[in-house]
Amino acid sequence: MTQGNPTPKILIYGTGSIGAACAYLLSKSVRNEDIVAICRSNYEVAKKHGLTINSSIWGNDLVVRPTVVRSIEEALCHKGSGFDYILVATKATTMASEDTHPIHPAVSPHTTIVLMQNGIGIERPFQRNFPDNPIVSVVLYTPLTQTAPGVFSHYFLDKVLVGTFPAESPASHKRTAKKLSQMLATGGAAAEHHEDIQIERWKKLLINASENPVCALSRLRDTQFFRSAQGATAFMKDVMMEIAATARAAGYQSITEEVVDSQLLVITSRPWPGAEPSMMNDAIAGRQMEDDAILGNVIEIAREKGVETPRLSTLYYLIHGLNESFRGIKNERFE
Ligand SMILES: NC(=O)C1=CN([C@@H]2O[C@H](COP(=O)(O)OP(=O)(O)OC[C@H]3O[C@@H](n4cnc5c(N)ncnc54)[C@H](OP(=O)(O)O)[C@@H]3O)[C@@H](O)[C@H]2O)C=CC1
Ligand SMILES: CC(C)(CO)C(=O)C(=O)O
Repeated sequence: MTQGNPTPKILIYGTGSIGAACAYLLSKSVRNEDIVAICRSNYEVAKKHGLTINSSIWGNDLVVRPTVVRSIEEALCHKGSGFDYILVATKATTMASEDTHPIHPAVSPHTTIVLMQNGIGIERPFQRNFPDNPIVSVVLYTPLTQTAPGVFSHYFLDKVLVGTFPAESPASHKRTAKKLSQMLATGGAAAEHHEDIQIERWKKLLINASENPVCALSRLRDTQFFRSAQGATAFMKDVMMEIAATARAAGYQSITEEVVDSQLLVITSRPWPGAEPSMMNDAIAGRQMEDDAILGNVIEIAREKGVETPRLSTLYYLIHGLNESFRGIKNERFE
């Protein structure tokens, strides 16, 4: 990247695992002063030493030094003529009740809002809040975990799929999505633009709504779970088939059993001990898990469409119940 040339201005809201990976990828085409990262529990380390990524694909000890701030208010001091992209990389844990979103003061008429979160139906509250802004939805196959404040490990895959919400968006919105995809690819990700990203969201959900709760509840990484009992893999497929049936009832006919099998192959072929899904990471730390974004919204769609989801519903109620038990517990993960 040529220093001195104007580059897009980017705000990262929530610099955990995915926020840090995006800061790294975008730093190859955007100047550090134009990447503003809002950090919370890892603020001190990020400010002093930057964000460090150890990746089995991109390399070890990769340090990126975005402009680190503590809050939206502080980020506004670096806004210049406005942010071109705001990447929302927090967990989608409070989406259902969001009437206004904390990023509001940082959004200008030309800002593209980019949702980096897992789940289905996550875009609607943003569309309600920001009806005139381009909304870009991103599906990430990039297992990452924060192993110490500001230090992240990344392994197995770096596929990042990008598209507008809704699929039928103005050409200018499509252009902004394509530009983001190109920047992520320049950074080293296997990034692709998709005309209808919702198809990809449903495909990814086959993995997240099955293995995330299973690993969170069993406290086993995915490969460890698959090897824990005969029938564990068949159980995972049964859960995935319920998600696929819901997707088809919602109009996504391409989510067939063949797609289920290929997604199952992705998660069953990981070397020992396998991936630690983000929901498992939250469960171990006693943090709120994305119960509604990843599970609740699916069973609601299934109920509306008359699809039976007994296994998925069981997983939802157990994860939701675990969330309730965590409420009031202090975040002690780095203490
Ligand atoms: N990790 C993974 O492998 C993958 C994750 N995803 C999805 O990406 C999304 C992000 O996940 P991930 O990066 O793992 O999550 P993390 O928990 O690692 O990161 C979330 C970050 O948001 C910060 N945050 C939360 N609320 C606020 C707030 N109000 N103000 C400022 N910062 C805030 C957290 O700060 P603090 O540390 O203080 O809590 C944390 O740094 C999720 O939807 C997840 O499902 C998708 C693909 C892969
Ligand atoms: C690791 C992966 C890709 C699959 O579970 C993920 O999306 C997550 O951790 O939420």
